[in-house]
Amino acid sequence: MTSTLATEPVLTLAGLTVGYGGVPAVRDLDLSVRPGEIMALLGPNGAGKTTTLLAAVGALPAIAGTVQALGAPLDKRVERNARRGVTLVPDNRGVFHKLTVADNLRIARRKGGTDLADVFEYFPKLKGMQGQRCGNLSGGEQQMLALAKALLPSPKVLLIDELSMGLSPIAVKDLLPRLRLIADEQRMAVVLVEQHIDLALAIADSAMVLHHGRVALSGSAELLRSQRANVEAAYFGRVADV
Ligand SMILES: Nc1ncnc2c1ncn2[C@@H]1O[C@H](COP(=O)(O)OP(=O)(O)OP(=O)(O)O)[C@@H](O)[C@H]1O
Repeated sequence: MTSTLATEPVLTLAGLTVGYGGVPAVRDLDLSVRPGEIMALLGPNGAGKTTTLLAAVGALPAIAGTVQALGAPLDKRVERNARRGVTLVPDNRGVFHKLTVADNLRIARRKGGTDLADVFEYFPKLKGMQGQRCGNLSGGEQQMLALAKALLPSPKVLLIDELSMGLSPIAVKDLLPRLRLIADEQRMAVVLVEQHIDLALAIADSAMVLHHGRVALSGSAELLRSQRANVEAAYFGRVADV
């Protein structure tokens, strides 16, 4: 029998309003992800995607509503939430440019985390680059390293802000299916902020479009793939009933 626990959400935002200096940037948001689920979080610039991720990792306090991760409310300290398995890959990639690939990976390792060998299975190219300075890597290679670093502590929930920022479409096409494989094999829940709508919907299980800090459209990725024009309309806050 399948354990019901395995299908419980590992991250739940309920009625979440969050922002800056008491001014909401995201209002009344409901979102949940389960183990192995990838949710694509979409929307135009300024829609509130990063704000949502920051709240989900504990970096921004809720003005209203709640954030529950792994069965308990989030801690106020990001580091504690990371230790519990809620990790953010920021849009600046979070890699140390002056250090080598090996040193970057060493810093990210924790006792009892994922084996380096397993991480190299997902990103074999990195194995041969361990002596190289991170600043000399291409954007795609740096992004692989950022993901590899995030995987080492064995997160249960990975929040990824624009994995494809600055990457060529070919590099994104290479990276996103790897993320799908990792989520499946590690039973890791992923919230993926992404500007490549079709590539994100192709690997996601569920999706949500934010517009002006509110949910304009949400549903299974399959549904949103079948309503592609409506996804685009949601970017402008014009969702049709279908
Ligand atoms: N530090 C901040 N102080 C005040 N307002 C902020 C701050 N960061 C973001 N905002 C505002 O909050 C709103 C949501 O911003 P957010 O960065 O979450 O959007 P986004 O969807 O991630 O956009 P993008 O795709 O451009 O990264 C915007 O109106 C933005 O100006």
